[in-house]
Amino acid sequence: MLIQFSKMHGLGNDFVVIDNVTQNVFLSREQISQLADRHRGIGFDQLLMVEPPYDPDVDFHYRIFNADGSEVEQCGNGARCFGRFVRMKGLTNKSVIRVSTKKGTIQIRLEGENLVNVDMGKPQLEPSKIPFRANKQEVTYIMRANDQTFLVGAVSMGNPHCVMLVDDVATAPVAEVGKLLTSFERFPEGANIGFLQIINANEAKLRVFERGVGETQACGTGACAAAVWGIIQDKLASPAKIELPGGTLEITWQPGETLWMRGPATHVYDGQLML
Ligand SMILES: N[C@@H](CCC[C@H](N)C(=O)O)C(=O)O
Repeated sequence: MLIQFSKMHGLGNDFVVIDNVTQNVFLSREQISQLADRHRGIGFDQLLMVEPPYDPDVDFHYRIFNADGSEVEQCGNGARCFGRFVRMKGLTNKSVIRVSTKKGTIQIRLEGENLVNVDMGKPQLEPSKIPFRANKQEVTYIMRANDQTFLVGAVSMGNPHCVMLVDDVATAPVAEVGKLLTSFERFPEGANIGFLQIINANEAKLRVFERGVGETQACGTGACAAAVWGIIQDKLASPAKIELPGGTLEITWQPGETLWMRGPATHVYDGQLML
């Protein structure tokens, strides 16, 4: 089977994007993880499958797969690349696009050449909805893992995030602690682990160890979750600029409202794959 795909990225968080509106592609978990291999495959953090709408209220459905082949609920940088992809491929001529994912519906606004603003919906802090094991909802939880104590926030942006404050992202133990907590038992479906350094009320730095991938250049939902946790503690104010290793996202959010994430979406190349 010959598959047409595009390679794209959002601040270095990279994707293979497949049009499954005009093609009929099925990839197994094993095939996806082989293609994600940076030495023996194409290499990507996530694979995005663009599909026809499952319900009349939306323009498209899109599915998100991590590099390990697991299917996940939401992806912020992926949402921006999805928006750019459907316009670039002529699948729509709209500038405001509604798309469903495994968890919820988001709205994408294409702004000029490269910028995309996404209404990511309402963040979820209620433990059972994240899901996160806790007796009651708190802003900060004490978590013991491997004889270490972590003070963390737990936030769902459709997908689960665990965020902790660090003094300096440059020296944060992202790989070691990320690996320990990403499949920690209190997150029954795993979690993306964010390391947040507050610079001032409107600026922070963030590194994210992603579930099913490892550390990425940027994590859109991670930036949203970190901004939410910063704002509910009054450590950050909206709009907040979240600087990731790959670049900066702007997050606008007031408690009780939906959250907007603005940033670039970049097309790298188109390719064909014979499977
Ligand atoms: N890179 C993404 C998040 C992708 C999914 C994540 N690894 C998960 O397992 O939830 C983003 O930009 O949000």
